[in-house]
Amino acid sequence: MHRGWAEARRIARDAVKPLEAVELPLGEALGRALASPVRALVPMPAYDNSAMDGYAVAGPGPWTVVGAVRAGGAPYAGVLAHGTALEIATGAPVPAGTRAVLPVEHAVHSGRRVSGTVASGKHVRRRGEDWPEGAELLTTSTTVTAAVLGAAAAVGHDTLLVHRRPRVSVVVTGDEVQTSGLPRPGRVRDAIGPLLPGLLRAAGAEEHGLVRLADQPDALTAALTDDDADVVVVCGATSKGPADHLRGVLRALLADVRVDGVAVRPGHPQLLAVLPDGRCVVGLPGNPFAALGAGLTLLMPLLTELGGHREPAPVTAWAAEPLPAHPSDTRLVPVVRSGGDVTPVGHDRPGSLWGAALADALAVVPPGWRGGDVELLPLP
Ligand SMILES: Nc1nc2c(c(=O)[nH]1)N[C@H]1C(S)=C(S)[C@@H](COP(=O)(O)OP(=O)(O)OC[C@H]3O[C@@H](n4cnc5c(N)ncnc54)[C@H](O)[C@@H]3O)O[C@H]1N2
Ligand code: MOO
Repeated sequence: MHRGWAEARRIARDAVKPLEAVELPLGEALGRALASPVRALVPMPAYDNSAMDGYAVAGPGPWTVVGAVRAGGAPYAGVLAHGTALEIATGAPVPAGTRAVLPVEHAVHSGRRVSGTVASGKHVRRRGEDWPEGAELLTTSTTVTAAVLGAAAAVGHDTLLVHRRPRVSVVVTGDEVQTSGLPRPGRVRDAIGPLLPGLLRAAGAEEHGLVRLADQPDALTAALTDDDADVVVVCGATSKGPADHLRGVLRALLADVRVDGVAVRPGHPQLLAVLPDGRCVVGLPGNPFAALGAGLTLLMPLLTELGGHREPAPVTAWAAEPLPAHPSDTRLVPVVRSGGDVTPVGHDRPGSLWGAALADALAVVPPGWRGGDVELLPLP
């Protein structure tokens, strides 16, 4: 039975749990999901310091300059006395007794004395004013971005506890599929093998290997059996023709088929199954645009969940032109974005990736849709 588009995606997410946690140096954690919260190991700022290059001043001015302190230099020993000032660099520790920091461009110099106007407390960053020690800065499941790495380093972390990335094997089937050069009559260039690594990377997964098989059940059985990836993606062989062996092979392997077809165009023959040992199999239709649509429908949510990532918030946009709705199925339509609007690009037959290659996203057009906002699946 074909599942509805949203239902199929929910089943894919619910089919798995996040993979185990690994502790990695910051430099290796980018793109993974946090397996535990990031807490501040130190307060921020860690000590009272100057927000400006200028003078730390004590009491009312004018002030006699009694020394200088640079960021990274030795802090000023002792308490700054009333009527004195310390030349200070941005980020350098302010001594006890500091009333404020007078920015250098506001200071009037007269020999060893400076004067100027500055409100009490101005330009001093107090210890812990951004967050106290122990504060939970980022929750579990946050995807590690460049900014997350910087924030984690700033509060003292050298490593992060993150989920292991899903390993994905790819099996491209088809007697007619060739991997290089101009396709001869009766042959077709593999368009799915080259498309998948980008999709896997965008989902935070890693490609574990790619094999190409003729349309032959024993070879497919062996490929699904002799494999230690978390997910096997089989391209082609999802339909009902004499060369389409995936369903029969899954039955023989006693797989639990969770999704057997999705009410979506293109991509309706896609499927999701769980093998007895817990590994998942995702079947992508052979038509390349259908394979892309199915990759975004079932494979992406599955990998997002396995990697421990939060479900991304839906992105919506206004359809500036009518999008072709189907009476009973969801349609995935390549669109370009401009401001808050989307416009279809056409060239979107199931066998053609031209439209998708021109597009920024696939618009999710619900059955019977009559205009308005649509959800977008960004194209990686
Ligand atoms: N009787 C029915 N026939 C078909 C149905 C159906 O419901 N009933 N569905 C059609 C739809 S929709 C799709 S999509 C395809 C799915 O077929 P398969 O997943 O079994 O894939 P193949 O039959 O092997 O190939 C379909 C098509 O795609 C070309 N192909 C295959 N692999 C690649 C590749 N790696 N790169 C580029 N092109 C590829 C292949 O040559 C065929 O033209 O079934 C329909 N039929
Ligand atoms: O739906 Mo097929 O999956 O149209 O190409």
